[in-house]
Amino acid sequence: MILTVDVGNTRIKAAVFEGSTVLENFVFEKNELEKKIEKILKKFPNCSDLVVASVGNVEKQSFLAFENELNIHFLTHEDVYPFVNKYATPKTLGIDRMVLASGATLQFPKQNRLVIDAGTCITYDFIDENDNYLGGAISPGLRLRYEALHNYTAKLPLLAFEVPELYIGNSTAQAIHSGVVNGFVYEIDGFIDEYRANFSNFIIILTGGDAVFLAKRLKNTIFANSNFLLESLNQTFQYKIDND
Ligand SMILES: Nc1ncnc2c1ncn2[C@@H]1O[C@H](COP(=O)(O)OP(=O)(O)OP(=O)(O)O)[C@@H](O)[C@H]1O
Ligand SMILES: CC(C)(CO)[C@@H](O)C(=O)NCCC(=O)O
Ligand SMILES: [K+]
Repeated sequence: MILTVDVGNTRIKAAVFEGSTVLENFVFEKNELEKKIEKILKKFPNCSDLVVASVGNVEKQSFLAFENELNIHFLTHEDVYPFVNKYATPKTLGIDRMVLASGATLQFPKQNRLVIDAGTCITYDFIDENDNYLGGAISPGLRLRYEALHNYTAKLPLLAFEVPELYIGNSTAQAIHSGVVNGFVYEIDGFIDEYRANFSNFIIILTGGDAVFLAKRLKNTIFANSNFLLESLNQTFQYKIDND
């Protein structure tokens, strides 16, 4: 049994795996980390390994309290990954993006893959059919867009996410919802169109906190898997065991 932990920019997500099956999912805040992990391990005492991908400010030390109970694997740039990293600055590539790229490479062999993670940031990661990781894009996520409009202007309120009625927003609130939500959807559809125009034999994986909402609104129909990062963590760990 494996406990996978994804320390994102905003929150932490975790899942217990038996082989490739998810037994249970968890979401919690960073200040609850130790308590929650303790609780999970009490419920699943057969967990033998804890695998962490962190892009947040949570370091390996935070997990050392559990060292006596199970093996801790804190993924770094030095681990083995199933793709060739062609990023010009491989050491600054986010570990979450490396794990997503691993999962895509292992789950969908011999094809062009685009992973879109709609979380705090939207990240686009492209791995070609020869398993070269080429890079992609980073842009502000849905919640971040609402917050940025409020934080960097004098007059714009902080609104909670709402599906806009029209693209012509007829009030301040509707204009913000249209700009944020429609802009978010148009951006992603635009990127997908661009990749589709340039590559064939092509799969798109959509994940992250906003994936389910997004999947329903994209002009391009693609399948959303909110658990893709945690599944990829589990697979990256298996790959590491087999190839180290
Ligand atoms: N309870 C919640 N807290 C924060 N964001 C949420 C919540 N529920 C849904 N969301 C949506 O999820 C998005 C954040 O995604 P996610 O939870 O994947 O981010 P994260 O934990 O920071 O992870 P990452 O850094 O990997 O993106 C926000 O844009 C927001 O619209
Ligand atoms: C882009 C984020 C913030 C998305 O979580 C993360 O992957 C990260 O901190 N990346 C480092 C920069 C890069 O990937 O090039
Ligand atoms: K993300």
